[in-house]
Amino acid sequence: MFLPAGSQDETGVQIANRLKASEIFRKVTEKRNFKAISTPVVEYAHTFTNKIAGMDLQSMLKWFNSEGEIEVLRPDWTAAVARAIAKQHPSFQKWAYQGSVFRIDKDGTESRQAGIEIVHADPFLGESECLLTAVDYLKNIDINNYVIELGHTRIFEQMIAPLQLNQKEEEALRSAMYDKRMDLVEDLLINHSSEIKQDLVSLIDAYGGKEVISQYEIVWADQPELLSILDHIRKLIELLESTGLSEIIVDLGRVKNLPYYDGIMFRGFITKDGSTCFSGGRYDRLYRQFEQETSAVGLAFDVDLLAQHMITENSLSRGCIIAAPETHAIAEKYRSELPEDIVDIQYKLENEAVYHTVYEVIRENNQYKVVRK
Ligand SMILES: N[C@@H](Cc1c[nH]c[nH+]1)C(=O)O
Repeated sequence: MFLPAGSQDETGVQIANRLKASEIFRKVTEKRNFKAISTPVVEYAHTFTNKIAGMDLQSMLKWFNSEGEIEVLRPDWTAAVARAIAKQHPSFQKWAYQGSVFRIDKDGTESRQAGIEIVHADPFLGESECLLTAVDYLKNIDINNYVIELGHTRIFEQMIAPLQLNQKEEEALRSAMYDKRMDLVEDLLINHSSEIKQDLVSLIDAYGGKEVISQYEIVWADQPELLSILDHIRKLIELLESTGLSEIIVDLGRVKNLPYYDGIMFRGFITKDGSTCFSGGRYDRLYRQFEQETSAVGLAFDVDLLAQHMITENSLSRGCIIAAPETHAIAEKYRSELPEDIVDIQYKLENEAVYHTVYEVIRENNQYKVVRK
């Protein structure tokens, strides 16, 4: 039997790590006073495809319900949580969630996320708490080699504003920027001002340490809005640095990967292979569909990826009790006397090398007892 493309079975260590990652996420977020939230796996497509959320229906797993409305398997937690809490009193809230998202444009159709959303908070406080929660969590699951990247949606948007592109042109350009395709950016802007074109092409390379900010403070000296974005990013970096973190980069040419982002964007990369372990950003505009002007920011971890990178420590001692059908109950009783160990029962010892200790059930003076072999 085969599986559809994008679906995967999971076994052993990957499951153990994923469950451990989930449990630690629950503990870390609970201690930071996040409240747990869960939304159903099946939702109306509209929650994600409405004009403000702006997600692409094509990448969703969908069907028509009996009333002819399109339903989907949850493609995104952020829009679902916004729908769920929209009617609540607009006071400072911190939400944490865990579960799958389903998208056909990803490597695997199903991916498991653990995420946080902070709404109605002071913007800087919300962003700092998101990033510091990420740092706290990664430390707790022993992932220590990663890089945090900061970007901002409005840099690209402000730079292309004079070009007055239509939505399709803007999307094509954004996608070329996202893929850092300088050739494509040049092609797409062939009929436009060469100055803006050149600025955008240079922006693709505007990533690195804090020095990139200083460099662009000079380039954008007469553009107060861009300067204030740089200042904002610098403050976040300084905060992270003062908690002892050093691996932080900025990518001024970064564009949004989700349509609802509007403001700061964050990503976390595992140093070893560059894979993205978390991603998030500010999305105040998502709440405008509920006629709310507010502050909203969050991020989500790719738990499958974290599980792959977690170190598996098998500190438990492994034992095996050799028994027979008639002594199986004796072995079972002895097993309960070894609560700290991983204990197998076998009738014929196989794979001896994996066990630290092997026991056997023997008969002595008409009585059974378990002894070390
Ligand atoms: N929902 C985003 C992550 C996020 C959470 N909050 C804000 N952004 C994603 O799937 O990438």
